[in-house]
Amino acid sequence: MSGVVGRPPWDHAPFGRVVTAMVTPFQADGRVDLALAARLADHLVSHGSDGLVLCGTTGESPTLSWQEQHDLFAAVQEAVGGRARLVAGSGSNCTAEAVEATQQAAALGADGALVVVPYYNKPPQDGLEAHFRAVAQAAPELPLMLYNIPGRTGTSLAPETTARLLDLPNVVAFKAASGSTDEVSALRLVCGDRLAIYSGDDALTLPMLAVGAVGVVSVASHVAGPQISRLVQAFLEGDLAAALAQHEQLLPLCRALFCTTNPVPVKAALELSGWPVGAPRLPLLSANDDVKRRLSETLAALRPT
Ligand SMILES: O=C(O)C1=N[C@H](C(=O)O)C[C@H](O)C1
Repeated sequence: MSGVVGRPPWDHAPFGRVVTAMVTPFQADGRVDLALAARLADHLVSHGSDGLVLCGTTGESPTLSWQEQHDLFAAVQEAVGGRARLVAGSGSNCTAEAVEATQQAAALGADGALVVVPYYNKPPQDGLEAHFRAVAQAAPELPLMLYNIPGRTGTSLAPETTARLLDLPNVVAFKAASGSTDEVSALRLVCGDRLAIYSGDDALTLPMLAVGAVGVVSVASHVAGPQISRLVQAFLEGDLAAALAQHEQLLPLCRALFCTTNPVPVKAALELSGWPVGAPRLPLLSANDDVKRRLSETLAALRPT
């Protein structure tokens, strides 16, 4: 028996409901494998992804040149442009660089840009506000997803700072990757329905939906896209029993994919699934045998026999 849980704030998902933060495939010689990236993008869009983030954390943006990011975006856009929302990673801890990259994303025809909170230099909240204001005003037609992941950046964008940025019409979305559903609730208290909040943590997608998230920027959707899509759709239709069952079926995989630094496990999971996406670039290393074994077991458990 499905009880309708109401509609707002789940009505507005500017980048779709399931947005895969796509890995960047590398050839054996270390170059970006643009052809495989195009094929993988097509597969993801055909298996549950409404949108793709290119050159996010999972796409190994820290070790990609801006030219490689440009070329990757263009190759994926040619393959799936018009079938999925394409969000380009354009963040940097240097405001001038983030402005330039975001303007590039707009020029490439991206549907949005993922702008990570500046990392390492730890700006105070007024610095963070100035940073995002400069980026947003530099590309006023490009919808932006602010990306808060303090476990990686060492800095957290306070909900009150985010609320102050909402006078910028292109600040439309937020990716919550602080590891807590409290972040979603705190944002909604000050932003209300004016911000589309996405789960940035596959294992927390259902609880985050329950407190107001509209969708997920997912890693697990590389190898379980239909299941992630079914989870979100079941929730939106008010079928909480089905959403919970799907959540519990996916949980072992979600945990395995973050048993060590993302994207190491997801690249191994793709290799185990027949996608030769290659090793991550140093300083990340390929998954060890224990991680591969755990992934192999969780993938087998997901697949219908
Ligand atoms: O690539 C991303 O963007 C994501 N980064 C987070 C991380 O790697 O910690 C996880 C998120 O779901 C996707």
